[in-house]
Amino acid sequence: MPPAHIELTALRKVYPTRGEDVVALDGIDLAVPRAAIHGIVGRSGAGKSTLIRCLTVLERPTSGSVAVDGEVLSDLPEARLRSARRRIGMVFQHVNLLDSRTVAANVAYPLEVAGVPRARRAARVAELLDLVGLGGRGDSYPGQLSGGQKQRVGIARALATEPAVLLCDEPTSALDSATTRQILALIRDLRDRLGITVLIITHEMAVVREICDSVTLLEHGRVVESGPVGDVVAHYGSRLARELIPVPDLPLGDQRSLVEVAYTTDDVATRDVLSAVAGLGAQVEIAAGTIETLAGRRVGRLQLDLPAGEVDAALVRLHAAGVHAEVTR
Ligand SMILES: Nc1ncnc2c1ncn2[C@@H]1O[C@H](COP(=O)(O)OP(=O)(O)OP(=O)(O)O)[C@@H](O)[C@H]1O
Repeated sequence: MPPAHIELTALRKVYPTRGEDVVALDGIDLAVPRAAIHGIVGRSGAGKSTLIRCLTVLERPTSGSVAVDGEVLSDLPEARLRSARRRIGMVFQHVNLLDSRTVAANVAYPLEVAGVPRARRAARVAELLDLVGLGGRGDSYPGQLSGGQKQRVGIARALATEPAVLLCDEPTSALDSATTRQILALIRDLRDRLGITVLIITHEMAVVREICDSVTLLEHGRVVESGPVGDVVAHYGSRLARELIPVPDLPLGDQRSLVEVAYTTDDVATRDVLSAVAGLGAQVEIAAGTIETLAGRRVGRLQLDLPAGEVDAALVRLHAAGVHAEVTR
């Protein structure tokens, strides 16, 4: 395993409230290697925003630690945190550009705050705008830009101080699907060119499918599943796998059951799965299914609709053929 670039250890955050304390993060362990793109997914309230605030130490964890590049940020005094935070760039869903400033002046802002001299600022801003595909647009105002272009400015601004880590909080949630793909392609390209480590908080599985190397599912402040996307999709019982490669939910007739079949072609060929299914008899229907390649793995999922009384025999036969199968309803 390469050494972790971002490392969270037993991270816990409790918000004291007047009633019961709210445990927003309940012992998070997470290691993200340098130059990886890692997705954090979870329902509303799972603790994603708290995780980001703890990572930048805008909130002090109640216990546990946050380390970036081997430096334990959660122990640093406030004065040293300010410079440590420059190594973490932030990209948000809503870009919050200063409307009265040009695009170039928006990107220059963090450089001004960091005390970079004017001449160096101008050169760096031009370089950053080129990097995000907005070369020549420095004199425009935010009001003249599309949502995707504004997000490009937000990314350029986040990269201004040459951070080693880019934290993206729902970076594409306000964008249409074509623009989402362009912004994700940009983030991947920046990772490839700059070797930056990227953590993306998202509720969109499309983001994980498109660019993440690895993913973590948070629930009630805990890590429920975590790993490389290729491993997650090959793990048959995985909830993340079900969400990454979904099959439609189906209405079910009287006295019928649904059996879900999942396989990767590393384990069994599609034709062998289909012949095992065909051997189950005329009452068994393939009601829905998908076969696709994700993170280099070819994964199939089928929903079989069959008489409830035939489920046990079907499971025995499918398992004997080396196919993972379980009753879902
Ligand atoms: N300042 C706070 N004081 C008290 N409770 C808080 C505070 N911030 C967050 N919480 C609680 O901590 C839990 C995790 O919240 P958090 O905002 O991190 O979740 P989230 O996954 O980011 O959700 P969303 O996607 O809706 O933003 C929730 O139960 C929330 O109500």
